[in-house]
Amino acid sequence: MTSQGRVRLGVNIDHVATVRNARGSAWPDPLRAALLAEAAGADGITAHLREDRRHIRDEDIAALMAGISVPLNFEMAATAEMQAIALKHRPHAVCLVPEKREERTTEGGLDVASDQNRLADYIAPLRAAGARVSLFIGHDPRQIEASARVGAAVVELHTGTYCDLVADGHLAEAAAELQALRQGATLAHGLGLEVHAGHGISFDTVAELAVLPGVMELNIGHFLIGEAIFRGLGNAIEEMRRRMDEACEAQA
Ligand SMILES: CC(=O)[C@@H](O)[C@H](O)COP(=O)(O)O
Ligand SMILES: NCC(=O)COP(=O)(O)O
Repeated sequence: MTSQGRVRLGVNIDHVATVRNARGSAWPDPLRAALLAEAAGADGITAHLREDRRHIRDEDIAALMAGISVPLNFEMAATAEMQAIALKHRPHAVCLVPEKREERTTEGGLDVASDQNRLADYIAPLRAAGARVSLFIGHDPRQIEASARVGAAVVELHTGTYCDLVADGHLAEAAAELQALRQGATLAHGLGLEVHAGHGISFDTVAELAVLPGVMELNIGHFLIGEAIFRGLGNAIEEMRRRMDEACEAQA
């Protein structure tokens, strides 16, 4: 929990851009969604500028930087092109994410342990520019320890496997995965890293993830944008916020 006594909710608006791009039109507008998310209580906006620009585009990042009042968490691959874009816009936070062109969505965490020297060099100018650098990783202790060594301030634990197991009804495996996430969060927190979590989170999984040890922020996108079709984006965000607060209060 944060010093304000609640876990922050970052709303990822990537898939508003997915719908826009499907028709090659100007709408729905990701900035409008971000402003609506802000009005509904989002503590931050997350946007992932993929190398293939399949959803968010360069001009969306510029529009978000100019238009929103809450912090922008800029997700990107650890490439030279993306570093230059981040240094140009200077978002509040940069989250480094592994990317494969052929994947449907982010399949796993960053392999920090195998790339420590390069990542330490890569992160340094981003930190110097004032960005809170986060690494999107799995719960493997080797990756968490390496994240602390390379100078990240934050790790965002990939919750996709847990969320898929819950959605598919594999509850015993889901419980084991949740336990591994808890252990990873405890280790990261103990190493002085700020703990975030994200990917695939829905109304069914948010309560357990909002009370991971030391967790300060959840980033949630795809489910909220889908749910917005049925109940509106503001209402979907408010309901997610309510479930997070309820879980945190029940644990206190
Ligand atoms: C890193 C992460 O979890 C999000 O950025 C997510 O990946 C966005 O959606 P896509 O994976 O569908 O691009
Ligand atoms: N970093 C995770 C994120 O921003 C949202 O992921 P998803 O909810 O769209 O799967």
